[in-house]
Amino acid sequence: MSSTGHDANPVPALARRSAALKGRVRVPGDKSVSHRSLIFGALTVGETRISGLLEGEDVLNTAKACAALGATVERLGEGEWRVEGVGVGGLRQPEGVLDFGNAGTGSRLMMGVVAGNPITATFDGDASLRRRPMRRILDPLEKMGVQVVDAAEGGRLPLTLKGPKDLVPITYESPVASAQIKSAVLLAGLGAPGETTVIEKEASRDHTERMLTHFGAQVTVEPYGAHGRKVTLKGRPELKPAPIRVPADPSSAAFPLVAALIVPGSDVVIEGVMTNPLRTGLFITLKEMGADIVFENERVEGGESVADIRVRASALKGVDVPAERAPSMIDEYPVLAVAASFAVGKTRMNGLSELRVKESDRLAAVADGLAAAGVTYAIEGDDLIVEGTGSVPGGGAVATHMDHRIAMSFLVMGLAATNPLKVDDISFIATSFPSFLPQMRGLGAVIEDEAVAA
Ligand SMILES: O=C(O)C1=C[C@@H](OP(=O)(O)O)[C@@H](O)[C@H](O)C1
Ligand SMILES: C=C(OP(=O)(O)O)C(=O)O
Repeated sequence: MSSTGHDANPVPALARRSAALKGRVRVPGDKSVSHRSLIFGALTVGETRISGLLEGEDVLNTAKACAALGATVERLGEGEWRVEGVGVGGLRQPEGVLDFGNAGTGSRLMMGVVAGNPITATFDGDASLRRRPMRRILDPLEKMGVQVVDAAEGGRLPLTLKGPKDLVPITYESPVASAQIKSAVLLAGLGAPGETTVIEKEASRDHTERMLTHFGAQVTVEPYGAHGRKVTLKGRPELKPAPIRVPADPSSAAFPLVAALIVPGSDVVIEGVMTNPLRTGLFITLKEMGADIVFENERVEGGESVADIRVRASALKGVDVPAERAPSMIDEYPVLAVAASFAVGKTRMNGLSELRVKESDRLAAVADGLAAAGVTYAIEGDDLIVEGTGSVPGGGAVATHMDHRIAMSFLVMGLAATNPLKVDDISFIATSFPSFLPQMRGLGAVIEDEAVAA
């Protein structure tokens, strides 16, 4: 049984063609910022207060891991948490296995944290996480002196790491644009002397860099090539507690946003959404497709730019999505494929190899879901092409493969498809967006639970 208890029976649901979606919604806090808030709180001596934390299963597993490593982690109210940290290098040896459930981010960032401490820890997760590549994290950490005491086939979970007494700083050129790889190396670098540098050929989300600065570490970020960055951290800083206000997650906002675009007559405002430029590739793409999306009340909250996003139902046209945009929308391709299905014309999404190693093989899962809904598509290498005709037949059943974003994307599709669309398991939505069903229904979405769908 994994920590999230999902070995239980799947929970199917059915999404039906809905009347115009109306109203205002604030989706939960950003998952990336939430993981990092807990982690940096644990690495800081003193009390860190966090407001707006995402209370999804992925983040709650990170909270448990921080406590197992010696921090005091306490929930004060809805989204309100306090962390009493133990400082960089001050973690204690955990007693049991650190189980991260479905979460790539939590498990991989915490490997970097453990690397920076002379302790041994065992990492595990659910069947989805056990399928995902971890050598991409172990390779740089081994260069820093970390010992992989044990691991499953191919360096996968469950695995045991031992942090060395003297960690070695490195300059690491990441083979893929991955904030999880970058962050794991930087988090390990906190425990190393000298400077640790990560180079990425395309810039991935920069929440770790921003938060390192927020907590008083010395970080420099320089451009690298046409689209990349070189991030350098001075090791062994004395981090200082700093309050954190987590903005709403753009990757969760994507679902009510696309739903409002495709359900005729819809007019919805999604409040307080983080608009960090390294997270807004979907919004740029949808605007290129003709989407009526307006950023209102733009401001800065907790060091991140945010806006209230007003979305009205729109006639969409197919576009070409350049591969270099992928890191800024890497989690949004499933729901973009849904929008593209309702557009008129071809949408080509280029360079999607990283989708193969998310909670599911998202390229295959999206393709199968499109086929089940009667949408014409093609996969050419790492590119996904969707032939939109302005409407979607629907009427099929979609396999989610333990992937929350596959579940939410195809429930959104069902809200505007001609015939209802069934999704085989919505239980993993709780990993990132536990309030998805009530909040979508509050806008007018017709989504029926297992009692009806089965
Ligand atoms: O660092 C993070 O918080 C995340 C990075 C992304 O992964 P990669 O950057 O490894 O592609 C993304 O898929 C994940 O949902 C969250
Ligand atoms: C890939 C995702 O998260 P993780 O890598 O943390 O499982 C996601 O949220 O889409």
